Amino acid sequence: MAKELLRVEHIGMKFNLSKERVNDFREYVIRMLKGKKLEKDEFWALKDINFSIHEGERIGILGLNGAGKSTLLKVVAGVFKPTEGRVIRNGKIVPLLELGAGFDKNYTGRENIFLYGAVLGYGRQYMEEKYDQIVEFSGLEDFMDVPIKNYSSGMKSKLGFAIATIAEPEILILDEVLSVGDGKFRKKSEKKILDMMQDGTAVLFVSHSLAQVKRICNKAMILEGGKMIAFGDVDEVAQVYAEMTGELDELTVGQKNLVKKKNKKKKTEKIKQEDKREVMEES
Ligand SMILES: Nc1ncnc2c1ncn2[C@@H]1O[C@H](COP(=O)(O)OP(=O)(O)OP(=O)(O)O)[C@@H](O)[C@H]1O
Repeated sequence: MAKELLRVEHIGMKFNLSKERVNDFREYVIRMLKGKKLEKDEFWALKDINFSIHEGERIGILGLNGAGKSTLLKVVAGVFKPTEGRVIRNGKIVPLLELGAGFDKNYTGRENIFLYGAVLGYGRQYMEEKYDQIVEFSGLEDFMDVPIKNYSSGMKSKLGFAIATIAEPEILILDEVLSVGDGKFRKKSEKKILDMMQDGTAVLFVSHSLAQVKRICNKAMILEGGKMIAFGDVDEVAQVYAEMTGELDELTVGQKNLVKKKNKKKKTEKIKQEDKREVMEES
């Protein structure tokens, strides 16, 4: 049986949302001195999430804006400590969440490669061996001696992705990172991820592109309002999601026909129910 690399048990994540706005720190201190605490609302971004990832599994996470996708990835990666439940990790995780977020803007591209490498747990010698490969992948050969503050956001993301490609994770966590950079870079990074998957790397992947999820993943889940409402085979879950969002363009002809058939059945049932109600009202 395939090795279980990660298990998520009854995860819940609560945020405190301030109901009132405080414009600056001075106003905050005055309120505290007056003994006026800010009113806070509790908000559960995730509630009772359970699943596991085994070797060779690539799970897509689907959901509308604010459904809790990024929060779930951050909990799995250990960025957030969950309010409830636990994450059991049995494999090396490399998260590609906010690419380039760890860069120091005053250092050059070259210096940041070594810095970022250290964050990923790699020493100077290993990074020196991998340096040319990283620069080549990023396509930023001419900008290595330029401080990061002069990079565009696309350039930062490219460099962040290029550094992460040297890692050899058992689980790769991807949050929308395959939509960074220009079309050429996007294709190249998707190919790189597919190559890593050939080597057996498991993937947890958030994307708003249903087509991309179907290309990369073999399983998927749907989050809605912080709850997992579907989990299973990627084609089946993608079909449910397409129905929810009306993204039928992304489906194959066969899948579209299936959805149309289902919708027709629903419509007929609705008409039948309305007819029945009218008859009952008349009598
Ligand atoms: N640090 C935080 N403090 C308070 N609320 C937060 C925090 N991070 C996320 N949230 C809230 O949690 C909910 C889920 O956010 P999350 O970013 O996980 O959604 P998402 O599904 O990734 O959305 P999107 O598709 O827009 O990226 C949102 O309502 C968001 O406002």
